[in-house]
Amino acid sequence: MKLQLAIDLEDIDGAMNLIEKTKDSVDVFEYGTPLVINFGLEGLKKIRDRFPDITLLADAKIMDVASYEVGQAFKYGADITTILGVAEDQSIKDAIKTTHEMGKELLVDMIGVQDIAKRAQELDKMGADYISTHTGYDLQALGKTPFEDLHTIKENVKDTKTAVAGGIKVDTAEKIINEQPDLLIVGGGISTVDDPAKAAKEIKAMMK
Ligand SMILES: O=C([C@H](O)CO)[C@H](O)[C@H](O)COP(=O)(O)O
Repeated sequence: MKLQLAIDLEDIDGAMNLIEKTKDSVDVFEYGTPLVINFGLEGLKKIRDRFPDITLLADAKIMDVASYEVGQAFKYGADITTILGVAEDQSIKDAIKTTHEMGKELLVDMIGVQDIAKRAQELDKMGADYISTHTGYDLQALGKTPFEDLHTIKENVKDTKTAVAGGIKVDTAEKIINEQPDLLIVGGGISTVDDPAKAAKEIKAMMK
């Protein structure tokens, strides 16, 4: 199981600072969607240039023009990028093809997907690398969590790795780690606490 730190509400210097502080415990660093919106792929490239050896995921949440857009994320330094599970099958197939031709990985984000079991089976057959359950910020504000959906995805995939995101904190991580996702994605639970290095270390220790 790997730990991914989602960096969302920072500028590029703040993102670099968080990476410095947590790099001993974190396996994958996410260049979050708000960073993509605020600083574009040039910001991703700055992080890649400063940290050539980290695993970087660009949370582009692609919906269309999929082959081109995944290609751009990889050209600017991502190892993994994201597409939405609600996108057209054709877009997801194009994205998977280009991703694999470039030797990279694609994570499908299930935010907004209504029939999680059916879509997980379809994405598994298409050859996605990861399927991620995701309770976004707007539903977290209504008290929703990603716990049940991870279970559903795990029951409906054969080959695809599973990921989980959405409001996971030090005190809720253990419950979700028990479900054994391949990738545990934590944003605010590490980045907004007083000691991000300690939070990342504690969550990483729970995985062992
Ligand atoms: O993908 C995310 C969200 O849509 C904002 O871009 C977050 O990175 C993801 O939800 C993880 O962050 P936390 O919910 O703060 O753990």
